[in-house]
Formats: sequence, C-alpha cells, structure tokens
Amino acid sequence: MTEARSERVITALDAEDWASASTLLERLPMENHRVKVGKQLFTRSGPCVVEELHARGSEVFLDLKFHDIPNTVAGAVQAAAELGVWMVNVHASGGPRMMEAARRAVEGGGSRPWLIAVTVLTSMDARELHSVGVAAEPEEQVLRLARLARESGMDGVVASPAEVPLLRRELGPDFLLVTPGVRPAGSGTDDQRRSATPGQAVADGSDYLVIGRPLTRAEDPRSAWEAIIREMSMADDSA
Ligand SMILES: O=c1ccn([C@@H]2O[C@H](COP(=O)(O)O)[C@@H](O)[C@H]2O)c(=O)[nH]1
Repeated sequence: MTEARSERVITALDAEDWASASTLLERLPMENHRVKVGKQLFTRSGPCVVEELHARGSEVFLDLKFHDIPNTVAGAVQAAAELGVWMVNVHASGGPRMMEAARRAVEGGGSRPWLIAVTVLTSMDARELHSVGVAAEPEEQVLRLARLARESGMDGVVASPAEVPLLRRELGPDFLLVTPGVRPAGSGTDDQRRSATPGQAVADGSDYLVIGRPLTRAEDPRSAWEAIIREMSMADDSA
C-alpha cells in the first residue's frame, strides 16, 4: 500500500445530520479527505450529503452494507456508482449470487467504485456469532466469507484488524482489507468487540482504517487525528 497515511484513514462521519457532519469536518485537518457516510447520516440527509462531500473534495465510502436479493442489491450498487462514490459495500453473507450481481452492476462504465463485502461485524464476539446460528469462531467465519467474496468478484472485505494477519496470509497482498474497530491505545472500545490499535492495524497490513468515535467524540478532533497518524507512522517506520 503506497498511499499516504492520511489517505489510509477513513473518517466515519456518524453524525445526526449534514449540519453536524460539516461542523465536525471543519474541526478536522484538510488531509482528512476520505470519509465514510453510513446509515444514520444518509437516512437523515440523503444523497445530497455525498454531493456536498464531493464538492468539498472528499472521496466517499458509502457504507450502507446492502443485504438483499441479487436484483435489489445490484440496483442499489448501481445507484451508488452513479453518485460517484469511491467505495461501496454489501454483506458477504448475502451469498455469491448477490455479490456477483453487485459486481456486474458496476462493470462496463468508466471508473467504478471499489466494491467490498462485510464479513463478520466487528461488534460481534464468538458468543454473539454463535447466538445467530454460526458455530464457527469469528476468525474462521471471516476467512470463509472473505474467500467467498474474492471468488464472487469483490475487491476486498471489511473485517476487524484482529483478522488482518490471517487474511493477508491467506488472500495475498492485493485484496483490500478495510478495518473498523480501531482504537488508539488506552481508549475504550465502546460497542466494538474485535479491535486493535492504529499501529497494530498498519503493522499487520490493513489497507484502510475506518475510525469514527475516537475522532468524532474527541474534545479536539485535530489532535486526535494527529496522534493517530503519528502512531501509524511509528508502526510503518518500525516495519
Ligand atoms: O464490521 C463493521 C462494519 C462497519 N462498521 C462501521 O465503522 C464505523 C466504526 O465507528 P467507531 O465509532 O470507530 O466504532 C461505524 O460507522 C460502523 O458503522 C463497524 O464498526 N464494523
């Protein structure tokens, strides 16, 4: 991964509306240029949020985690591609036909978004995974879904930083690994159950670190950002 460290951080703009999101952006440095729009902001403020972010020069990861029948997901992914987003995602547990339909939906045009699949939500531990009927351990299930995602034409997966060493070893250097659940050393994990520090995520080979509350809830988001970038640099330098 040759991108600058600041380009490897995707800020999760989990704000209640566009007004709060843009206030937050003003409190972050300009290098914070990749942002993730999730269900709350998109549902409240709609596609114009993506347009506003593009006008500001940001690249947008539209994190709506589509999970539906193939025809519906294909239509949704195509609509996302027409918005010009940089990255969009589906749930790998929607199955191979659904992922293949999503892939076909973004093919054929000029530039297309990165299409990635969510494996096991980073908020789930083994116990919760078992409670929804999956007997496998999280790592095993993440690897199974990541293999399926690759065979179905996905460019990469969303997984926890804890699974990055395994996924890199098994899937090689070119499959995108996008990791939420990142927490600076010493900070609480909130509702995340499988997490690691920014330094660890980078050292293990994560391509993109999705970071929300450690930035959005920080008293000083700019300093929090700088501390994260410093931690990533130290991990890179010692690799
Ligand atoms: O498995 C997943 C998939 C997506 N997310 C999203 O990432 C951010 C993480 O926010 P934090 O505040 O840093 O915990 C959030 O928008 C989630 O919807 C995830 O956490 N885990």
